[in-house]
Amino acid sequence: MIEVRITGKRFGDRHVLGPVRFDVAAGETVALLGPSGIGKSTLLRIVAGIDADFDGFVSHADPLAIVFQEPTLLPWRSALDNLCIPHPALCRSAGIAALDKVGLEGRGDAFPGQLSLGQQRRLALARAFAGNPAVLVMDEPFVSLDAALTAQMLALTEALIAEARPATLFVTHARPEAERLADRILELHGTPAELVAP
Ligand SMILES: Nc1ncnc2c1ncn2[C@@H]1O[C@H](COP(=O)(O)OP(=O)(O)OP(=O)(O)O)[C@@H](O)[C@H]1O
Repeated sequence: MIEVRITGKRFGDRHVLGPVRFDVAAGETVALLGPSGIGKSTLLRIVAGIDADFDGFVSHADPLAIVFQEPTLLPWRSALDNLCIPHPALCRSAGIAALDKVGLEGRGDAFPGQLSLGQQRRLALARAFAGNPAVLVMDEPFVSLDAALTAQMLALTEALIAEARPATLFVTHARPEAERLADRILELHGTPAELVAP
């Protein structure tokens, strides 16, 4: 699970976030909505442990996996290496099975530059789920995909979440995506951005 108790987050003199208090239960999927620039990515970075410069505390179960807006793959390593480097215990046969599961059958030797953006995103999803995460954090994982690809990615993510059941927190601009994937929708509002969920 995820427990968020942020009293304040500042960039220099600017108070950007806080108070922000909510929990995500084991197996629950929570979508985080809010206008552009309000602090959604900042909040996600704090939850993921990338930004430790804030007041309050955050705790979560381990392991935690992150899916960023961009696939963030190593361009000089193969698709299978991109899976195996963070998960050495898993590879290679389980790695190949993980690629099959996201529709990348037979593409283990391809480099990221030889994959379409949709395939790169699927590889990033496979990498996130390969470690069987207890917590999954996703920052606009479907942004800048066309409608058909977004629908495919949503269905795939939904299936992977249903199988692994991590505590999932994901940011999106799109309310329909939030309604499709999430058990609960939370919204940041105000300046500094606030969110206090029961
Ligand atoms: N490293 C930083 N230094 C200074 N200010 C920052 C930094 N990162 C973010 N900010 C500011 O903090 C605020 C929140 O930014 P953040 O990226 O978290 O918003 P967001 O809700 O994710 O936006 P979007 O939906 O457009 O991605 C913005 O005003 C942004 O300019």
